[in-house]
Amino acid sequence: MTLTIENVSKTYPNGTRALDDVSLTIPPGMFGLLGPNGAGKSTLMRTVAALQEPDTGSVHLGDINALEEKQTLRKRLGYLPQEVGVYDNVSAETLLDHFATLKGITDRSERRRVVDALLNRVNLDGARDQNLGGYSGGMKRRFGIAVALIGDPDLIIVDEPTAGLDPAERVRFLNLLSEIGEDSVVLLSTHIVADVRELCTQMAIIREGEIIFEGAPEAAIADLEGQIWRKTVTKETLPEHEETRNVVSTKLVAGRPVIRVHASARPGPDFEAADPDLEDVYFTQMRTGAREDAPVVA
Ligand SMILES: Nc1ncnc2c1ncn2[C@@H]1O[C@H](COP(=O)(O)OP(=O)(O)OP(=O)(O)O)[C@@H](O)[C@H]1O
Repeated sequence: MTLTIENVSKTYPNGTRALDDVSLTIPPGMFGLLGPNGAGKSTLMRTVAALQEPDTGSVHLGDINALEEKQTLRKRLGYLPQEVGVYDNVSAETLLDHFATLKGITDRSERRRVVDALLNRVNLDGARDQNLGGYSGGMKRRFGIAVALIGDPDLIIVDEPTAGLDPAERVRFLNLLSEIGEDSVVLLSTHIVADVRELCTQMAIIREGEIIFEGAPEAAIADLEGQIWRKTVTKETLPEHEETRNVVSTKLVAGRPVIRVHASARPGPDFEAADPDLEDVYFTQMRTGAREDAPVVA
């Protein structure tokens, strides 16, 4: 089943154009939607989940018209929003059972089977009786995934899933996501490049409501082969480098700025060739008015 988003635009009443003619074709598997804060990711996620109307455009999951057949879509959808609102004084098992009922699993013994299997899958077996108020951020996220997986959805939407997780919980959570069936469309929205690199076979980059890149992370990285150059500079010469070259990113290494530059030929004698990575892809795409090739300055 494929998710097809066509020409979706949305302007909020205050005049913010959150989505500007967005079109994406998303096959089964893990698809990463990458963009900075405020780029329009949540707006797009909520639109696809039929929680919010776009001004124009259409969304189809297979042959389901998501904007017109909302109930049909919701039966096939698992949605993990940015903020998982949970009831603090209820146990995981009780709340999951409740959501399973809402999702239409009315048979009690079937529900019990589904709840058991999901708690097991997200590794919350041991904490099933615990009230959700006592859960860590990572446990709440995993609980959210269990909720999203009820009823074997064809479309799973996960909005900013690793924000605020410590490294161990993050790895556990990403592993869990990667185990989700390859038959479903999993749409992962994030501003963390590493989440996409580790999980997604296809991706798009959104900036100010517009899709500025769509493709496979591996291919995008390969396209930059031989075009990323690294140099350790000083704080004093950093502005000059930024002015004269396509500086993709700057990182402090042991207190000194190390710049990465995008250029088709070595930009100067002190530059060394660097292996491109997905961050280079992201920052190259994000640069407004980036010149493909800065003049070679020694
Ligand atoms: N209900 C709303 N009313 C007015 N403006 C909104 C509303 N919701 C979002 N926006 C604005 O629309 C733009 C896109 O917001 P959105 O939340 O979709 O972005 P995002 O990429 O998910 O960002 P974040 O990662 O910060 O959640 C932002 O400028 C935001 O301030």
